Amino acid sequence: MALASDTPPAGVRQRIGLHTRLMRLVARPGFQRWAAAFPFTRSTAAKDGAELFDLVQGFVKSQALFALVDLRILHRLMDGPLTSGELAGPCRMSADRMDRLLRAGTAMRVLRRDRKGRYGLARKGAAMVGVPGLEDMIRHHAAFYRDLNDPVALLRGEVDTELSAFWPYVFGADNATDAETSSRYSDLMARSQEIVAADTLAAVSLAGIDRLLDIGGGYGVFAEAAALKHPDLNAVVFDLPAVRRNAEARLQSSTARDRLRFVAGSFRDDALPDGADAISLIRVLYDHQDSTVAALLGKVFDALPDGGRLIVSEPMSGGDRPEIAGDVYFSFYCLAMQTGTVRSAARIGAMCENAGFTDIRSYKSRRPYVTTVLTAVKPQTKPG
Ligand SMILES: C[S@@+](CC[C@H](N)C(=O)[O-])C[C@H]1O[C@@H](n2cnc3c(N)ncnc32)[C@H](O)[C@@H]1O
Repeated sequence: MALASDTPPAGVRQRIGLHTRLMRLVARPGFQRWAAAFPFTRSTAAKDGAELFDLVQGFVKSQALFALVDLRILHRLMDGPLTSGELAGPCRMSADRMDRLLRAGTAMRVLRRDRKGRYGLARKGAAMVGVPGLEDMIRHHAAFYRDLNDPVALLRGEVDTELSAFWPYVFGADNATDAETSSRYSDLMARSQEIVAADTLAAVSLAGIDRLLDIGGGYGVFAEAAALKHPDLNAVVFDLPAVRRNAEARLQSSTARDRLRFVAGSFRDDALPDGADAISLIRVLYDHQDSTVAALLGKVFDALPDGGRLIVSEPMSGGDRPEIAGDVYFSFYCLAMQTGTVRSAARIGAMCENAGFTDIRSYKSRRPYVTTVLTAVKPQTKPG
């Protein structure tokens, strides 16, 4: 196979500015040797080196973490520390191999090793067990990992990805009509939605809202959290018919059930339930391409009264300042799903503006890897 040339295609003129000249200097192997030896640059060189190594080994860390989750090591340690020998048998591997895994977990600070050589949970490991849906998320990464096997082919659009089959609803309601498929994705989403709901409600207040419509609301975790926080709020969850059974079961078990309702339908083909003074789109837009999002935002605008509020909450790109969660993980995840795309708050804001919304505000996220929130308002029409 011929290697692609490093020189730019004909007609592309590169400007070699000061920064590029500096980076060319840093790229020289001799410079790295010099920087490592020179007292003023030594610590920066060492830090850069460590960070580079961390980037290089990232996939090994993820896979070691996957093994810890898949073998339920964290759960097995909930009652106290165990030796590698004690864990080896139930996990059907030699004590030596188990020790290798446990040492990796210790190095990643998920586990800790005591003086007697027993392994127990470290704070991060215990937190992993407590974060709803995190272990399921890690397990379902097996499919994502296979999709990433040839990242260049993935970027070129040459991979028939597994994730596109895992989340079939994004291609339209017809693809998610069976309850088994619906349960699989909604369970995973519902568990992780608890922390998304918490961060969303921490960022924006729904005080003063009488009726919330949560479009693509899944099992209604956000709607329920909103209703529990605001005792006067009624909420309607609007999602595909395939989600109805599980969503209704969940809503019925809530102490706020009298104020929660599920309406089945597709935002592509059906009218939205009316009467809401606020509409939320939680982790909905990034699943869809621009034309679908533009049509949805237009529909949301029409369904709201003057002064009505839109709340968008989902992981976002850093925009002009790319950041790790949005521009690496979620960006490639959307790529593997083959439909949607992760967008920056500025881009979503511009799409809201195109739909007619004003007062667009994005909120500094506590945890960009969980969600970022943006709100917009349907302007009051001027009298007369
Ligand atoms: C990524 S999940 C998010 C669910 C929930 N809001 C959350 O954050 O956990 C996207 C949701 O949008 C729903 N959805 C997808 N296409 C839809 C459509 N055309 N009409 C209504 N809901 C749809 C899916 O069924 C799913 O529940």
